[in-house]
Amino acid sequence: MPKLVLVRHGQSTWNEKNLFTGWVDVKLSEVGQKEAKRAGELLKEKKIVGDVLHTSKLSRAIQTANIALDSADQLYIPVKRSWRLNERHYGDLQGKDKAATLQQYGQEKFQTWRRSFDVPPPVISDDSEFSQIGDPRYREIDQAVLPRTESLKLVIDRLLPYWQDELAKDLLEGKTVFVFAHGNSLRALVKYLDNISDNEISGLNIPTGIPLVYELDDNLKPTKPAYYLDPEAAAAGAAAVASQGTKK
Ligand SMILES: O=C(O)[C@@H](CO)OP(=O)(O)O
Repeated sequence: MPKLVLVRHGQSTWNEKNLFTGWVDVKLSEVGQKEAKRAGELLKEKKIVGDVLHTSKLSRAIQTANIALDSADQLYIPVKRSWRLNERHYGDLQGKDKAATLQQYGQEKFQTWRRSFDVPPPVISDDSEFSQIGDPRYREIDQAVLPRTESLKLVIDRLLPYWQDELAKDLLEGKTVFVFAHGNSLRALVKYLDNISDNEISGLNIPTGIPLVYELDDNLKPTKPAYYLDPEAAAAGAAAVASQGTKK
C-alpha cells in the first residue's frame, strides 16, 4: 500500500523572528534543528521507512530532511528536489515583520494575504534584496515566469505537475514517499488530497517538524484520514502558526 509522509521543515530563523519568508533561503533555527531530529525519531519509532525523498530547493527543507533522515538512520534513500515544492512566494511581503504588517494593514488584509485561496500579496520588484531573480538554483525556470508573488491557487497550479510526474509516479510503484517541504506548499498538497474546499483551506495550518502520514489506495485516494505521528504536538504547533502576527 503506497504511503505518503509529509513533513514541514522545522522552525527557521525567520519563523523565529516572525518574518514573512516565502522563497527567501533562510536556515533552521536551533529549535528547528531539534524539531527535525524529533521528526526522524518519530519515523524510526513508528518504523516508517522511506523509499524516496522529495524536497523543495530551499535550505530549510533540505536541512530538515538531512537531520531527520540521519536520526531515522535513513540517510541512504534517494533524493529528488524541485522548486515546485517550494514555499508560496510571498511577493513584496518577503522580509517583512508579520506583527508590523498586521498593524499597518489590519486583520482583514493580513489574513487575506496569508490564507485566502486566490489573492496573492503585492508583487516583489526584481531589484528587491528579497527577490530570487538570478538565483542559480532556479536557472532551469524561465526568468520571465519565475514567481514574483503567489496565491495558494498558483501554488497548486505549479505543484500539480510535480504530483503527477513524480510523486504519484513513485506512489503508484508502491513506494513509501517522503516529502519535506513548507507550510503553504503542503497546505496545497493536503487540499488536493483531502479535497478541501477553497473556503475551508484558510483554516488549515501545518505545524513544523511533525510527520503527517497518508495511507493511500491504488487510485491514490486516502484509505483513512491522514494522521500526525505526534497528534498533541501537531495541534499545539498548528495553533501557534495560526496566531502568528499577533505574537510580539
Ligand atoms: O512566511 C512564510 O513563508 C510562511 C511560512 O512560514 O508564513 P505563513 O504561515 O504566514 O504563510
